[in-house]
Amino acid sequence: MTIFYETSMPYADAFFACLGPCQGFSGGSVTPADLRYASMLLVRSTTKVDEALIGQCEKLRFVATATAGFNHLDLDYLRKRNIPAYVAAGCNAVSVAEYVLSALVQSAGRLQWQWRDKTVGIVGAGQVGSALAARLEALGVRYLLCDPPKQAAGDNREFVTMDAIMQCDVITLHTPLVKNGDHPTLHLFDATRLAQLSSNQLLINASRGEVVDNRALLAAFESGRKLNVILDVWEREPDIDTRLIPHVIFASAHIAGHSIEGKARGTEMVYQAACEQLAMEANLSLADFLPPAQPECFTLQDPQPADIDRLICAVYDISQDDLRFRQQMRNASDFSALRKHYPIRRECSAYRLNAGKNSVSQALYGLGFQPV
Ligand SMILES: NC(=O)c1ccc[n+]([C@@H]2O[C@H](COP(=O)([O-])OP(=O)(O)OC[C@H]3O[C@@H](n4cnc5c(N)ncnc54)[C@H](O)[C@@H]3O)[C@@H](O)[C@H]2O)c1
Ligand SMILES: O=C(O)[C@H](O)[C@H](O)COP(=O)(O)O
Repeated sequence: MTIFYETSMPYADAFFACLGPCQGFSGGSVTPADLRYASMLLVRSTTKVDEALIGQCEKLRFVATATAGFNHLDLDYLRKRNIPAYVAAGCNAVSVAEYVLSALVQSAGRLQWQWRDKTVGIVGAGQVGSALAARLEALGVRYLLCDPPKQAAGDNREFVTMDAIMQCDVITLHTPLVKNGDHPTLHLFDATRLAQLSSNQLLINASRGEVVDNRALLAAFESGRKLNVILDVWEREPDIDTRLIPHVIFASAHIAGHSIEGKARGTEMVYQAACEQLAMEANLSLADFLPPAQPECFTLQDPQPADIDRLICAVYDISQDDLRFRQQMRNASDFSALRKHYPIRRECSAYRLNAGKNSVSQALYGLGFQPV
């Protein structure tokens, strides 16, 4: 029995070594021959798990991904083979929510608006959409949710239609890539929807690149339309259309979910699922490995509303990712390298906050900062 795992999972060696014989591989490089004797295959999104990869892999009993998205797993094929598949649902939801908050803060100057007075339309009210909604709630920012599958399933939150979302100041996309069925998201923002956006709105895509028709978006920009767009995800990653970059407010290499907690929580969840498969006790936890944040604590004598923006960006500053992206992004291998060598980024919950008790400090605790 050999467990094969992608080495891009933080703390993978430490988590998986105690499960039995293990072998690491780097994302995208594993071959069907390598996996001949694999009993478990543990991946991130850069390994496509389909018949071509595992067709000859007769001993395979379990596949898991340390990511929230799972469109790199051929679930129909895994079902046909009776191989259970585990997805680390929600592992990086907080990371993406904090990416969106930083995007809102940092684009406010460019858009010349007070972002906390705006209405945010959240498309997809799953793990990420809900984490974002909770943070907007803590900050007193108005938001609307659109999620037809959840609404149809009886989720008792209040939902609006896409038409209502199209009236919001900010529209932020948090759906999976769905190609068929009643609520497809492939090119949800096609030429028609893009044509409905005004120059007073902001569109953020940190879901999957294909949710926005990138060709139609480029055509809109090149025709002179003034659209405010922030893209973390792109069609055809890593071989993206670089002509879009100069037109967007912030551009990054699919790293919204790449806080160290977001990635390592994925490893921890996969470890727990593997333990369950092997009927072993899961004795390790993420807290055993995460280093303390730097600084460990923020102190505010007299917290003011401006401190909220300052601390959001002190924890994660989207403009730094944008700068690196514009400086380094030339071709597909740059895109992959930017992801592979992503700097350590922490979540708000990694920091303690010494700020007493007023409405501003309460809002900051609502973002996850730990009260001293
Ligand atoms: N950029 C990143 O780094 C990053 C990180 C995490 C997740 N993601 C992407 O974001 C997606 C959302 O992540 P999640 O963890 O919240 O997933 P999730 O499955 O918890 O939530 C997705 C939600 O979208 C809803 N949905 C599906 N089709 C819809 C439609 N047509 N209109 C509106 N809502 C629809 C679903 O009902 C579900 O509630 C993932 O599938 C993944 O593709 C990207
Ligand atoms: O779906 C997800 O969880 C995210 O898109 C995640 O950030 C993908 O990360 P990757 O495996 O490509 O590093």
